[in-house]
Amino acid sequence: MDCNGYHQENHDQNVFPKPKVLVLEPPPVFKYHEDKLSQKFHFLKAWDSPLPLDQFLTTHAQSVQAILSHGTCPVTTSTIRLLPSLGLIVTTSSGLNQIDLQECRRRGVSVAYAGSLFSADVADIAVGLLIDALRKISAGNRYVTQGLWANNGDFSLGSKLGGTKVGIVGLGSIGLEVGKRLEPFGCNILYSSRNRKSSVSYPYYSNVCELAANCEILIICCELNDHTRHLINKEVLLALGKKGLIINVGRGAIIDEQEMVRCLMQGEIAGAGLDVFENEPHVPSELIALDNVVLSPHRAVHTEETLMALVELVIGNLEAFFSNKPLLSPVILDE
Ligand SMILES: O=CC(=O)O
Repeated sequence: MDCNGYHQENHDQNVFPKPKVLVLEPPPVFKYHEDKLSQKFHFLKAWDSPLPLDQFLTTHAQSVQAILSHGTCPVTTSTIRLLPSLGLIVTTSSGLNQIDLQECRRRGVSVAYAGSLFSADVADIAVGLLIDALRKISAGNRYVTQGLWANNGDFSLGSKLGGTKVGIVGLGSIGLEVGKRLEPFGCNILYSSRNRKSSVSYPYYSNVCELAANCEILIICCELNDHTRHLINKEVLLALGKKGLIINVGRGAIIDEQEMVRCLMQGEIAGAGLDVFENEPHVPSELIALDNVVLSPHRAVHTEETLMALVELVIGNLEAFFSNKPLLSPVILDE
């Protein structure tokens, strides 16, 4: 072991030392595939070191060329600035809000991400949360398992999915997959997005509030950025209305969570299905107590199958970087 608690590689391995990759926090993919990744790369695990982060980064500053990151692991300006040799950040997420992309652009650091790898899985969960909230599947499960059915036999009615107007906020690859799944249920799809999409005939709303006023269900599929933070505010929620349902598989902070909790508690909207939250893994206790809310622990993106594909993508991107080849899934860092 060296002074940071790492196993020294033996002499033979040092002939062709594995490329070093910094990991700030353990990514979910480590839990299942760390062995596979470790066969190829030597991971410098910041969270495992007794050193404070800055000191750890300074210690490895010259040797770190790549970072492996994930959806809830911030890669900040100060981290990037402490690593003069950094050339690549690979994140296992599709979302990029946790990485200081401006600093990457300024410094010429490339970024690789999961792209649309998870879109189908996320869309499945969006539809699952929607049907659950609408038809009260989890609430019904609690009703049965808590013995209430046997005691009084009355359980409130859910609402029909077919014929509803569903507003998709963000018609990127996830939003499109959600639309594809809901059309055969007989839903009428409407959407808002940065731009109108020529590939679909769904009615387009440039204003989210107008979209909310014209639908019964709002599904949040967009990315989190400066324009979408708290995009779903009190005005939008009130426009959605008392029969309205909100589903979020984007990022927690796209919705003003406090306002949503207030609207749910006061019956200003009918219910919610949420995979993401503003301060994960902390979920407001009011949401936990509500029977008309379905909760999921930010797992829409991960299935066993996509994690397998993800690990290959991570390896492919790191190998491409270390052998000066084009990245498999680069993020285009606009000027
Ligand atoms: O939420 C997870 C992701 O952005 O991939």
